[in-house]
Parts: sequence; structure tokens; C-alpha cells
Amino acid sequence: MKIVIGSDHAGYRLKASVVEYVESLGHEVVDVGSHDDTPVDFPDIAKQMAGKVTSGAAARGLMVCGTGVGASIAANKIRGIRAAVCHDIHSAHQCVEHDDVNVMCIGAQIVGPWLANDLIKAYLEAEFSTSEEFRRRVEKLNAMENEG
Ligand SMILES: O=C(CO)[C@H](O)[C@H](O)[C@H](O)COP(=O)(O)O
Repeated sequence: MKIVIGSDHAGYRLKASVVEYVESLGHEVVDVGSHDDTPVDFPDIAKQMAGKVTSGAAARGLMVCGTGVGASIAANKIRGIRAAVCHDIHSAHQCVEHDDVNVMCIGAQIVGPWLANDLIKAYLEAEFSTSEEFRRRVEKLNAMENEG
């Protein structure tokens, strides 16, 4: 898959190891920054990252900020994005299987590189369930985007 990965200044160090790991799994990475600790605003990077997913330039996204929270709030503002902060393995795969999450956010202040890798593996290997109940719920999420 093609995976877009972004971070702010709080996440850029972890992002570097995340990029390496995702490539080692055989995926192609689109890295939208940051590349150093110069302060940047996570909404700006999240918007760029999300745009790659909604345009189809990437199949899924990953964001790293300090906690993952700001990045997920920002990404979820973009139509077509279902973002989740995941710091446990169960959520990292179930969010795709049940909720068709297309952006996973992690916090560099919360998890280290080894757990980050395990979370990412679980997320990237997961597939959206074919069960009607989960499809119906995601359709309802999509409808909510148009309701304002
Ligand atoms: O975690 C974050 C947002 O949820 C950000 O990555 C920052 O860590 C947080 O906003 C703190 O910002 P600072 O400019 O690094 O003090």
C-alpha cells in the first residue's frame, strides 16, 4: 500500500523510525514532514496528510504528534477521514475492522518506537469487515458529514 505519514515537531523523531518501519513492511511511504524540531502547527500537517488519503494518492495515513490527540481532531475535520488515536493493539486493528479508520494517530510522548511499530503493523494488516452492521455504521458516519 501507499502510506502517507506526517508529524509535528513533537513527533518528528518517532516519525523517522515509523517511516523506516513502514518501508520495511514493503509499503511505499509519502512523507509530508516535519523533518526537525522547528515548531509547526499540527493542523497544517494533518491537512496535508489527510489530503493524500482523500485524493486517493495514499491508501491510509499515519500521524505522530505529542499525544496523537490534536492530530486526530484535525484529521477528522476533513471529509472522508476517519481518524483514531490508538495506543493499544486491540484498538489499532479493530478501528479498521469495525470503523474503517483510514488515519491512525500516535503520540510520541506516550509510546516508544517498539510499541509504535506493533501498533502500526496491527493497523496496516487490518481490513474493514464485510459484515453489514459495520458497513451500516460507517455509512451513518458518512451521512453525518453532510448533516453538519
Ligand atoms: O500533542 C500535540 C497536540 O495534541 C502536539 O504535538 C503538541 O505536543 C502539543 O500541542 C504541545 O505543543 P508544543 O508547541 O510542543 O508545546
